[in-house]
Amino acid sequence: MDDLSSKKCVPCNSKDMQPMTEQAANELIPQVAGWSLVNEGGIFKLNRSWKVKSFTKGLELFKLIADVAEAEAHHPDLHLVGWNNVTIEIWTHAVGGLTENDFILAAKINGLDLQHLLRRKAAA
Ligand SMILES: C[C@H](O)[C@H](O)[C@H]1CNC2=NC(N)=NC(=O)C2=N1
Repeated sequence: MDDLSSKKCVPCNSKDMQPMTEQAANELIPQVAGWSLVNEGGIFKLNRSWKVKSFTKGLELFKLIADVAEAEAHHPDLHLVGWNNVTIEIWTHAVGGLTENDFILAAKINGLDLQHLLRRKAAA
């Protein structure tokens, strides 16, 4: 099985790009530990939440993720709510659903060392 985190995202502007099926997404999800598949109004997305130590640690987390996103030219939706709850959603806007790019980005985010930013309790 190819390691998703060693792959590169491809540009999302190709006319032939299609969202993957729910079944294909369910087959890939075990490769991105901690991420859930969610269906928001018919659009499948990857979703993961963390509790951070402080508001500014949340912004630091965003910056680490932003650096990965910029390197891949593939960008997540960032949420920081209730001062210490970070949720990241990943989907491919151009196709209105999931592509392998989303799983690659999630796998690369999973490769970041975030421990110093997270609350010790319920840091998952
Ligand atoms: C050409 C380039 O890949 C596109 O403009 C990218 C930029 N980042 C993106 N990120 C995400 N998540 N979805 C997109 O469709 C998208 N489009």
